[in-house]
Amino acid sequence: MIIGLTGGIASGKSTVSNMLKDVGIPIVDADVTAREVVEKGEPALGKIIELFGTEILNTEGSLDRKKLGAIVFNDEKKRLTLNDIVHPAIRKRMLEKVEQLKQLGHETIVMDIPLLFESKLTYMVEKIIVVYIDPDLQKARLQKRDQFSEDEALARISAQMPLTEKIALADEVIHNDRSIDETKEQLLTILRKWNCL
Ligand SMILES: CC(C)(COP(=O)(O)OP(=O)(O)OC[C@H]1O[C@@H](n2cnc3c(N)ncnc32)[C@H](O)[C@@H]1O)[C@@H](O)C(=O)NCCC(=O)NCCS
Ligand SMILES: Nc1ncnc2c1ncn2[C@@H]1O[C@H](COP(=O)(O)OP(=O)(O)OP(=O)(O)O)[C@@H](O)[C@H]1O
Repeated sequence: MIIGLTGGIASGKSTVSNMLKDVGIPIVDADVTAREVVEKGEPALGKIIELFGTEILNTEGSLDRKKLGAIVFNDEKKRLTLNDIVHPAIRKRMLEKVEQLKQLGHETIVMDIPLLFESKLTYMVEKIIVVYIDPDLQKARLQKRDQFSEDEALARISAQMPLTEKIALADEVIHNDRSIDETKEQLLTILRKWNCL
């Protein structure tokens, strides 16, 4: 079974995906893949430079993620342009990773994709888990984790579909506003229900 794990920025997807790794379920992570496809020498990085200029590079010639983030999370048109450049390469590489894991005999594979709904990628997965927290807690955790101002946090949150809309589209919801142990218990209950343990 291919499970899609999604949620909003800082809602707790990585926290949940670490728990999945602990029980031996492999993860194909969109954020990790998104970093791979813009490494030095990758075609997508060349296209980003063409569009955003060499000023989005750091002194070593690799992508300055902070600088590009400051641009695209404050300009929807530029964010959608960036998505058009990198998303096809991310999708292709993620599907390759899933194939490799299937070849290795894994029966349950989780795809951790923050933009699963926004990018209409639900066809890639059979079941969907949404990791939910309320908007105030999401803003607070994001600010704390990434040392963002309130405006920086809100710019990133508003670049995504509201979490309240995502839970309506989920097969299962994990409420991650309590302790880590309670989050793990909810995850294990879902995995048992789906016979993935
Ligand atoms: C703009 C970039 C360089 C900023 O890098 P940075 O290291 O600061 O953030 P990181 O990549 O770790 O993303 C953190 C979170 O931001 C959110 N996010 C990232 N990109 C986007 C996007 N295009 N739209 C909405 N939310 C996004 C996700 O929830 C993600 O988990 C980077 O996010 C990027 O290249 N984004 C485009 C690729 C993409 O869509 N990635 C998301 C997974 S497909
Ligand atoms: N149940 C919890 N209680 C307290 N803090 C938590 C809990 N779950 C996660 N956190 C913290 O909240 C922050 C966001 O969690 P995490 O990094 O797992 O989110 P994410 O959804 O993977 O974020 P992103 O979309 O940016 O990759 C982290 O600092 C994490 O340690």
